[in-house]
Amino acid sequence: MEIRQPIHSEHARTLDTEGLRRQFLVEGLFKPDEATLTYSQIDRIIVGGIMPVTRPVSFAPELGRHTGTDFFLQRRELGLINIGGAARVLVDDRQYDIESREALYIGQGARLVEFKSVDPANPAKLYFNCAPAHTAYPTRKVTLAEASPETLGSADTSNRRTIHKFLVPDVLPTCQLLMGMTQLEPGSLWNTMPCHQHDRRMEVYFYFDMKSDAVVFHMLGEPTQTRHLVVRNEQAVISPSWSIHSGVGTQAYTFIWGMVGENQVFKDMDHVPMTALR
Ligand SMILES: O=C[C@H](O)[C@@H](O)CC(=O)C(=O)O
Ligand SMILES: [Zn+2]
Repeated sequence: MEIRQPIHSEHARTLDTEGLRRQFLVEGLFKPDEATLTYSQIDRIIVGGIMPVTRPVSFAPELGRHTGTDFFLQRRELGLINIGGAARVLVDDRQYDIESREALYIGQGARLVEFKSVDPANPAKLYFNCAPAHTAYPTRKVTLAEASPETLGSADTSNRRTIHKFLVPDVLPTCQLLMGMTQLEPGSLWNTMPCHQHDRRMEVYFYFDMKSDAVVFHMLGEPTQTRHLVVRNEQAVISPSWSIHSGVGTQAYTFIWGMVGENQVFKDMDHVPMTALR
């Protein structure tokens, strides 16, 4: 597991491209027959990918070294969204079939968790966020239809997009984790502009549905100290509470957002006036 320390906004201002990438970009999320994990000390979120191909994948017992618990999810909850082929997930004594673009919430305390691909030729790709949890809410699958889609933006401003809210209080209870997926319409390139911050929650964006030569210029930083990262397919960006998080692609893309922190009010955002950006 890779550990990332928190970062102060004054430090972030001083970084060059490589420094910014080292702090904020998460690459190489999907490796065959592995679970990859990046632990950010910002709100202690863990960002990862699981791609079972030839055999089932589970969380290694050694992870307990990082969490100081008997097993990985003893004091954590986990949300995943499948962006690959069909998956079969075993959580203790129950099995969940998770198709492409479906989500699974795994409640605190799940001891035996195992991930399999239904068809090795079309492996599952399970992107996940995992956060400290104080109580056990039920494990539950959430389909795309249950994720109350909301279409925002317009073609005029190249930001027509549909937000699917998978893990939000209207759908199911979680301790702190919120997760969803935003899909841009063809020809739309911008997400989350006008942009916002939410000092009360950190956020992680994971970009996918991109061709290998496509990029997203992801904007981060304080509103008056903006920087960008060049992000490619299936890479994630950590956004501290003080940072904006927005992007423009060379073509349409989809991204998964996940948030943890003080509250679960999706609309609790501090909108940044376009005139304030620098
Ligand atoms: O705090 C909320 C998150 O930044 C995202 O939900 C924003 C988003 O998906 C979008 O505007 O396209
Ligand atoms: Zn946000």
